[in-house]
Amino acid sequence: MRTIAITGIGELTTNDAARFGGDLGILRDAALVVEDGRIAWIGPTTRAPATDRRLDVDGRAVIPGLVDAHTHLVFAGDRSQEFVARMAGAAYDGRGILETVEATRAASTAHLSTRLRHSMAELRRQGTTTVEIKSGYGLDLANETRLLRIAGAFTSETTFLGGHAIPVEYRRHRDAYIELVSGDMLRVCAPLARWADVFCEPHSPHALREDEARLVLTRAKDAGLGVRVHGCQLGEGPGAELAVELGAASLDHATHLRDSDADLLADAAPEGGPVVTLLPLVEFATRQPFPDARRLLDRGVHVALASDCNPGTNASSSLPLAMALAVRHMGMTPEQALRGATVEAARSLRRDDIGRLTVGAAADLALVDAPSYLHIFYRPGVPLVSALDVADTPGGGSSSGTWH
Ligand SMILES: N=CN[C@@H](CCC(=O)O)C(=O)O
Ligand SMILES: [Zn+2]
Repeated sequence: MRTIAITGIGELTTNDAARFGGDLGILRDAALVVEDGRIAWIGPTTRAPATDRRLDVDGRAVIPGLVDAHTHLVFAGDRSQEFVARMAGAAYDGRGILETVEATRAASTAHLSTRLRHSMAELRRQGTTTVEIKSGYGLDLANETRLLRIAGAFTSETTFLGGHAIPVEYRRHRDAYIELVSGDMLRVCAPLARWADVFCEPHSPHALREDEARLVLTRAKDAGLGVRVHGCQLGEGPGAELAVELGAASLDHATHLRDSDADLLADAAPEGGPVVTLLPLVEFATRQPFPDARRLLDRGVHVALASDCNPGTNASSSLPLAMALAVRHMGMTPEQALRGATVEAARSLRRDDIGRLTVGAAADLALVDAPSYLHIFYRPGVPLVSALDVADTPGGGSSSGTWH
């Protein structure tokens, strides 16, 4: 059995408030012992037990590995011109999804896998150690299964998003596509996915309508999948009501929520209702208004943060930047933003084994090249956060890191 002590941690955020107090369970001048990839001990550096190896981080901060619970990382093509057009005033309406579908269908599996491998390394370099990945750029049976298989090689958090948009070949036969997604496509994709998601958006002619979204998600639940909803992204709509009605784990985007939606989500929160996953990089890259996180937090709604890295509405994979935007523009405190990208994101995936550092848990760590996690907000855009691969320290093992 190999043990390593990580010592000299200036500020260790555990999210274990019960043991260490405060909102974040912070311990200063801390050390942490890792045994076979699991945390075996947490305490002051001065009392760290003898170990086989020692890594001193010289006063830097350590936080739980970040959890990105909303990404669309399996795709081909490039929509940078669409971004440029938006910056010149064009509105986002979801049409670009179909452009990515065309490019993705035409791409080889090797190309898609290589791109995804690069994206995953990019995420780790920014501190993300758990990633949810959606399909949704295949929109036919063969390609949706292909994308889920590719994603499944990198994460257990795979999401079937056949209900992302109505593909061009079904434009005049929407009902037939909905029947396919909620029938044969779901049947073959369900074993490859943990979740199902839909883009329910009355303000986009390409996205699913409320009744279509309800049918797809109801059948997905019957097939044993957990459900998530893209809702209220482009304007007010039925997304929040649908998420609550179907017991979704998460309502994502929530850019345009009515007070009645916020009240509904608040009423559902004590019974394990949907976490609201806000995606500030999307508002940043589409020039939409930032949602008011405070309005939700004050009502007791659980709020998570994710990147929504995708080729259209946001191509940045930086969860630290999303966190900084949430504090600057959405009324979150730094504590709430850090929790949003760790324990609350874990909650949106219905997991309690990630997003916190406790004895017995996996050593799922991120290093902040600064004395405090506060520098994530204080110095936005600076690459301070990275996954800490304990096995990679001198004398250690693999370089690919561990996904949780
Ligand atoms: N809105 C729906 N889906 C993605 C965007 C997909 C795209 O434009 O390619 C999102 O989460 O924003
Ligand atoms: Zn999305």
